[in-house]
This record gives sequence, structure tokens and C-alpha cells, in this order.
Amino acid sequence: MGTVVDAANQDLNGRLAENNPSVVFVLGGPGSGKGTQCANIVEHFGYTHLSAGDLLRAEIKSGSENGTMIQEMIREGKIVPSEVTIKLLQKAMQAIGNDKFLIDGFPRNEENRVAFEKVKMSMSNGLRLDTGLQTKIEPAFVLFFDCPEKEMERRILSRNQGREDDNVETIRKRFNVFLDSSLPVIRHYEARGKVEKIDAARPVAEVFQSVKEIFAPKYEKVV
Ligand SMILES: Nc1ncnc2c1ncn2[C@@H]1O[C@H](COP(=O)(O)OP(=O)(O)OP(=O)(O)O)[C@@H](O)[C@H]1O
Ligand SMILES: O=c1ccn([C@@H]2O[C@H](COP(=O)(O)O)[C@@H](O)[C@H]2O)c(=O)[nH]1
Ligand SMILES: [Mg+2]
Repeated sequence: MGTVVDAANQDLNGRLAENNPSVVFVLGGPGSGKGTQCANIVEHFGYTHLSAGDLLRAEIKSGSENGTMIQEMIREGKIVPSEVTIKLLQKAMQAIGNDKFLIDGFPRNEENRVAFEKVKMSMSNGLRLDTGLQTKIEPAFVLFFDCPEKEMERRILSRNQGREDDNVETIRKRFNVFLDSSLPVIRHYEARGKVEKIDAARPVAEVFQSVKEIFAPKYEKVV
């Protein structure tokens, strides 16, 4: 948790100070539409989208020494150890010259959340210069895409992206992991007034309309 002084210093985008990044965690069940809506947010609001799942899949493809372990965990719908995922997120955030990030599909359990809260990052600013400042990152808010399982399953089974975990057996496991491990993370942030819950069962454009209503006021000038 940030201190009271941190909270007082936060601007509307959740930055703690000039060079600190604004992070929004994008959470929701498998197939709830996180990736789809993140693409829209990137286009309209200039965020960088980091999907933890995409980073892990890229790590498998890269032939990294962790590749086999990650692949096994994904096939089983299990959560990859925090240090692996956080290292990938940290590397991506530090390499990208932006200060606004959508972190999609992470933190996935309480262990992920606590481990990320402890991490200090030295961020680049918009000009890709390393500021040298070591910063703890607190999410500005959490976007939660709420969708019934039946609809999420329907979407995943018609996604056709060749994902090894998009099959009925693994989908069941992913739903259980979401209920048992990821919902407690959302509840944690809910208790702190940080969750923006969206009905994600509607068509893409309608969901994005609700997303815009959350992001747009944060870009209006305070007079
Ligand atoms: N609101 C929507 N209505 C209907 N289909 C949708 C909607 N949003 C996304 N989809 C479709 O559902 C599928 C899953 O969406 P997406 O990949 O964005 O979900 P996700 O939450 O990122 O899933 P995962 O957690 O598995 O990565 C995609 O084929 C996408 O085109
Ligand atoms: O923080 C994370 C994110 C993802 N995983 C693993 O990857 C798959 C797929 O994730 P998507 O968000 O659906 O792309 C997920 O089921 C986990 O096995 C993870 O371990 N940690
Ligand atoms: Mg996704």
C-alpha cells in the first residue's frame, strides 16, 4: 500500500510523481475480453498493453530455459511462479518509453500481488531515458471485466488463435483457478475502493463505451 503522502501526491492517472508510471491492472475471467478491450484503450488513450499471458507465451517461443516449465503450467491452467512473470513484466516496462501501462491478466493470485508490490523499478521516461529512480508501483485502479462462465467459454471456444489452453478440459481448470485464486485479488482491491467493474457480457462496442466512461474523466484537465 502507498503511504498517505503517496496518496496525496497521486495525480488523476495514479502517478506518484513526475517520472512514475501509471499502471492499471486489467483483470477478469478467461475469455472475458481483456485483450480485446486493452487494444481499444491503447488506441484511444495511449497506454502500452502488457499481457502477462502473451509475455509468458513469447518466453516459451524464445527457447528460454523456463520455456518447458511455463508451457506445462499454461497447459494445466496453473499460475507460473511470480518471479518469472514479474521479471518479464519488469523487463518490458523498463524497455518501453511510455509511462502508462495496462497490465492484463496479472496479478493472478495473492502471491503475485504481494510480490509485485515489493518490486522496485527504475523506469524510463517518455524519451527512453532511464531516470535512475527506484519506484514501487501501486496500480491507479483495477479494471474488472465481469462475465458469466457460459459466455466466456463460448468466446474462448470460438477464438481460434491456436492456444494450447483453449480446450474444454483446460478451460474448466482456468475457471477454477480464477474463482479460487484471482477473485481474492479483485476483492483485495475492491476493499480499497480501487475496482472499476464492467459488465463484459455485452457486445464489444458497448463494453468499450463503459471503459471510455472510466478513462475519459481521468484525461480531463482539472481547473
Ligand atoms: N464483448 C465481446 N463480445 C463477444 N465476443 C468478444 C467480446 N470481447 C471479446 N470477444 C471475443 O472473445 C474472445 C476472447 O477475447 P479476449 O481474447 O479479448 O479475452 P481475454 O480476456 O483476453 O481472454 P484470456 O484470458 O483467455 O486471454 C476473442 O475471440 C474475442 O474476439
Ligand atoms: O500472470 C500470469 C498470466 C498468465 N499465466 C498463465 O498463462 C495462461 C494464459 O493467460 P491469459 O491471461 O489467459 O493469456 C494462464 O492460464 C496461466 O497459466 C500465469 O501463470 N500468470
Ligand atoms: Mg488475453
